[in-house]
Amino acid sequence: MIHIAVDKEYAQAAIEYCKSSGLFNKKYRVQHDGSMVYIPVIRPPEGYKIVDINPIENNSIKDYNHSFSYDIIGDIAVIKGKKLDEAQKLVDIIKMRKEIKSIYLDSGVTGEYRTRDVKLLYGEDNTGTIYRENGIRLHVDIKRAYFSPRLATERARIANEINENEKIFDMFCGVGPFSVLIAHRIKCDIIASDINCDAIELLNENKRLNSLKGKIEAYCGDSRNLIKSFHDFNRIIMNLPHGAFNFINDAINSVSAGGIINYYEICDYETLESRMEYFRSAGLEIVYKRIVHGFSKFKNMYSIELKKL
Ligand SMILES: C[S@@+](CC[C@H](N)C(=O)[O-])C[C@H]1O[C@@H](n2cnc3c(N)ncnc32)[C@H](O)[C@@H]1O
Repeated sequence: MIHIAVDKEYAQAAIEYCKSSGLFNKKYRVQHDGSMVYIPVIRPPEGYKIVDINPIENNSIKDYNHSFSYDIIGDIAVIKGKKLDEAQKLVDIIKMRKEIKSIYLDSGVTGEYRTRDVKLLYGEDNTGTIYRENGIRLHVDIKRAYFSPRLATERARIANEINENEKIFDMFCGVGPFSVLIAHRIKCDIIASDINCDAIELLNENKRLNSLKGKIEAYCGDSRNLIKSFHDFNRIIMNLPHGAFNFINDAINSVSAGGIINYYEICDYETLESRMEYFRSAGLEIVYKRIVHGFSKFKNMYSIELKKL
């Protein structure tokens, strides 16, 4: 039975969203497991982690004993964190969903381009699809360029914060989920860069797929070199969770006083504390900090909003 998995901290908002959008499955109970909450849904909303677990009917108490997770990206299902034989067993369950044309096993994100090593388990071998999120459409290719639907809520949160005419640098833009959503919602000037030219090709397509109020100039290249040519950004988005810290000084130099850096990092608590110390010593105010999602036993993905003083 399909549930969405959310951190305890965000469960109330997610339950309210599922109820108000008619997706909440009233026949079953919301379940808890440590810091995670599992919300039963009739069909899964995009952008949430989906798990198949045994449901608990209202008025009965049963423990669930089996779980697995996968992401739906357009008409593709991506199974994660499973060995091939275990994943094969899940295919029969997932393929019952009518919208799914292909099922892939994802062995993880690797290399500088952060691309996925995927193996086809079922259906057409077509890693490209159209994914809908927060009112925009994105042409995504799960093999050619990084994309994850799990940041949908975070992207909507950032897009809501942007003021008209902001000058923004999306340093590690991928296929453009941040840039396209922001430019769809508000008049602004965005420079977007990615070292993977396939990502930039898809971003340029995504500019054409959506109606945009803002302007996006997309560049293929190392953002460390590009940033030297641009200054006085009102906002810099740094979504490179395993490497953003290596670029923080370049970002500090290019953001204007009072400007914002949206910084993402996957790290443990000790590293997070040392980053906070560094940010303060470098003249940044920590405006906001939250866990976007868990990553491993000791590591989380953090979203940190920094203001240059
Ligand atoms: C985690 S992905 C984020 C993509 C996008 N922001 C999103 O939310 O889907 C990081 C991206 O940074 C790109 N990248 C890695 N090193 C880079 C560099 N030095 N300059 C520009 N882009 C880089 C990778 O190719 C990858 O697409």
